Amino acid sequence: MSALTASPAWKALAAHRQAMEGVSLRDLFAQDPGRFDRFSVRVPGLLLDYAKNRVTGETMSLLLDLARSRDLEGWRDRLFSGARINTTEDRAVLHVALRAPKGRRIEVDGQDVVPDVHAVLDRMYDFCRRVRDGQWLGRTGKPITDIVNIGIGGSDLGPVMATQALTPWHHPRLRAHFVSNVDGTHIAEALKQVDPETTLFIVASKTFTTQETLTNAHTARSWFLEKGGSEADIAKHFVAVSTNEGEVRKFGIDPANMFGFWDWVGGRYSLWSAIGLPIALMVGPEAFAEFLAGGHAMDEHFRTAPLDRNMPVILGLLGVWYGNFWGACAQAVLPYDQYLARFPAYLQQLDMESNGKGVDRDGNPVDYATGPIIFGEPGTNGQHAFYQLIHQGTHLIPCDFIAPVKTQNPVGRHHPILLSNILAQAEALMRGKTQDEVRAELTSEGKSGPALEALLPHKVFPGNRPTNMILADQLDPRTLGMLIALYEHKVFVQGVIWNINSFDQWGVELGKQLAKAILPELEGGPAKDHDASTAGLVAAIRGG
Ligand SMILES: O=P(O)(O)OC[C@H]1O[C@H](O)[C@H](O)[C@@H](O)[C@@H]1O
Repeated sequence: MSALTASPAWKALAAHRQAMEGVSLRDLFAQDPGRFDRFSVRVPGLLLDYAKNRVTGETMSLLLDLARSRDLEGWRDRLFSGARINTTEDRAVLHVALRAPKGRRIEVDGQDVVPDVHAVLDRMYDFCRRVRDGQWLGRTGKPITDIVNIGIGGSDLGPVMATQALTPWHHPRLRAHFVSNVDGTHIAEALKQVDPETTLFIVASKTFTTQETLTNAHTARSWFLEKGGSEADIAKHFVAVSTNEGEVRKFGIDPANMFGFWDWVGGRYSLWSAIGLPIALMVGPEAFAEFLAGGHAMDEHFRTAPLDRNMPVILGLLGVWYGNFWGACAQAVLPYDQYLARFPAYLQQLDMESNGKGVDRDGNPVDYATGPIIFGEPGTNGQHAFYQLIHQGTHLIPCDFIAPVKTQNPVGRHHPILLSNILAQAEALMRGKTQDEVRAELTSEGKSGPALEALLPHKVFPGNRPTNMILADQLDPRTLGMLIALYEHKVFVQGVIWNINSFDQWGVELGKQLAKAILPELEGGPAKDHDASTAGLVAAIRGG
């Protein structure tokens, strides 16, 4: 037994879970009209309602006991103080420093990093202004019209998601494109849409060694040269975002056109750094600064709010409750805002790459579930696709619903219709529909006898399905920053409870290693020793 599952706090929760068997949310609401007030938290700009969870006051206090027994507050202090909590890579974890205001001191090895952060931001903002104002000119003297970000993983998903989320703030002359997949189709289709004389490529890679990104970047470079650009013109059309100046130079980008960041920024936590350059170019320095300020506001909330009023702590603990005590292995994230269409995909990396771990910080196998499978689609599309399983299937899938109270596009009745759907889904999942209710409904529709009885079980909704509701006043740079930081800290809280390193990602390495060995075989090299399946597939691709 691990220290976690043997702990009194864990055992108390396990016993409480048994006592909660059969307790229905309907009853909890009926018994307590103050449930919303008790189980909701506001920070300016965001409201979290977690009243539709299988929790009582006792549940929350036992979960908070668990958090305290894992020294959550101590770990939170270590995070913010620049301690090297990413032990397997011997790194600090300081994405919070990327959104710290000027004058705040955050140290790594005794050195304040906040001035460095702001020095890069100032350079980025200066560059953005020149591109946006039309002063930065392409090789033939025309202003930039298209930005192509070439990156993958953390160097793609965050920028894609946030750029899309902030569409109403986009500069009218600029269009953003994102190329991530090594599938040549991705870059080929992007290049079809842009003019080499007015396109700016951002090669974004923390390591600057990522195969996909370098392959795409070389293809973009060759295309640029084929279309009449010279080596000397590259400086006008290619910039790099990286921590690796040597590799940037080798690629042929002048370090003067490079925006740096630091090894204490994890890839999936990097959209606040220079990796956010495409966002800043599209929305402008002022809006990007607001986005950072939103992230910082959530940091301050996480750092200072009491645990029982602390949004990331509450979300994290609820996830532990369902994952470890109710057997839920998935978590749906359902943004009811088309601008947040890529939020679930972004969260997949943030959460699954951070907490998809099977050994604890000391390398011992864990005897409890860790991070869930994250999935989701923007509402209402998901309703017409996979919600069936959430309502009536055999798996317990806690859902996070996210929506803005005020829309950026008040077109006709669209927004009230959208919001009526999000509220209805959460209500339906909580209430369900009993046999008696279905029977009454079918009877009122004129059905009776065996026909009614045959249909009845199919129309019953068990209900009692847990949901969180996160309402933003509106989706703007600030609330977007808050929302992202909320989930970052939620993931951190869970990592602390599970005693895992949420900041490494060794699980992505093996596939990369084997692909390197297989590539020469697909390009005509000698066949190597594989299992029969892989060897058969290699032969099939080679036409053997
Ligand atoms: O930014 P890069 O160094 O190119 O890394 C891009 C991505 O690839 C890696 O395999 C990691 O799994 C990700 O965490 C990272 O974001």
